[in-house]
Amino acid sequence: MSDGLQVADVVVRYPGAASAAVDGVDLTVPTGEVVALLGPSGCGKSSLLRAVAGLEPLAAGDVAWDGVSVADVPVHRRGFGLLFQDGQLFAHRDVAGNVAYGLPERRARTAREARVAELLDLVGLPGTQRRDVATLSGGERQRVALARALAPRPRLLLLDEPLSALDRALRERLALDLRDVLTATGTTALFVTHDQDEAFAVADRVAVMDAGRLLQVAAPGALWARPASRRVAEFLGYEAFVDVPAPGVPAVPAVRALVDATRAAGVALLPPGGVLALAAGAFVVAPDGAPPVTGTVQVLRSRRGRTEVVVDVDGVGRVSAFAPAGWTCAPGTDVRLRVDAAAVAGLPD
Ligand SMILES: Nc1ncnc2c1ncn2[C@@H]1O[C@H](COP(=O)(O)OP(=O)(O)OP(=O)(O)O)[C@@H](O)[C@H]1O
Repeated sequence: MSDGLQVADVVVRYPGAASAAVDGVDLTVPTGEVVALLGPSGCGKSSLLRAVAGLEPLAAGDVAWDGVSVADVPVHRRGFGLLFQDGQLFAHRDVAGNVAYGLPERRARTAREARVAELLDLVGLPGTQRRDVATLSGGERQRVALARALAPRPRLLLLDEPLSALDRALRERLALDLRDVLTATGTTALFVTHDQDEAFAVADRVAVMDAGRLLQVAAPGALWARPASRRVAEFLGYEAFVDVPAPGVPAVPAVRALVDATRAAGVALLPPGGVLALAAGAFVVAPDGAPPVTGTVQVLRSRRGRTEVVVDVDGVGRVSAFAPAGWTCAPGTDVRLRVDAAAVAGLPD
């Protein structure tokens, strides 16, 4: 028997809508695994999550836990926890009151207090039991909301963009903390996000969704290395696409260098007729390098301790090359480039 969550051929349709918001999705989340639903705005991520929670009716298909359908089980009986973008804390309760909210009343007070303390330690807010939630920062509020969602030990935690209201730096740190907390508690989770970095930081597997359908489900490393289609690659942030030339057909130097480097590195499948997808950094500025690949510099920008150089490369188009921090030159200059095969993936077509 399958364990964990099984989503089978689920369709969600809103009244009056021309097309289904979720259009025949199959997905499993085995016990202990964290899966991110990643896709552009409006692709149906939240609708799918809400259907799993029981907040949206299924137009077709089934949602099951451990092989038993929960389609007719009301939201509060599914044993699933929910965490939304705005953690929706209860303003009239202090931190401890919020975290203890989902704990059974019948538990002894000391046991409840111990559980609250344990969860506040886990989310990095020890000793905040008596704080008024109105005095918490946005990040602290989401930590309390996470503690509250985890308190009753839900068999599945459903998270809908839980970090998206926070600023970027905080989001990055909290994504790592969230991963640690979910792993430490062995929580099975389905996590909705439109942010690629966040999905990669938090999830064991990432399910890429577009227009109501799942395009690919894979571990972050495998997804990045082998996107199943150009649409997936574009959504992951690959920025240029180059046809692999047929054997014996002459290619411009940049394309030849790309094919040679990826083949040598063994990182990408290169069927003739296939496509190479280039991420930022597929070319690296190499002023003293031997290869005869050049690009014309358009724009320089400093990013996280290194220089990113937007270059036009003959046969490839406009791409972001990496250069060492502090490297500079005037726009319009031709610079030598080498290929970093780690930022190139092979697509079937
Ligand atoms: N309650 C509703 N009634 C009618 N249409 C809806 C409703 N909720 C969502 N939709 C529509 O269903 C589609 C999918 O929406 P959904 O919110 O699931 O997407 P999403 O991927 O989560 O987007 P976002 O990241 O912007 O939240 C969209 O076209 C949206 O307009």
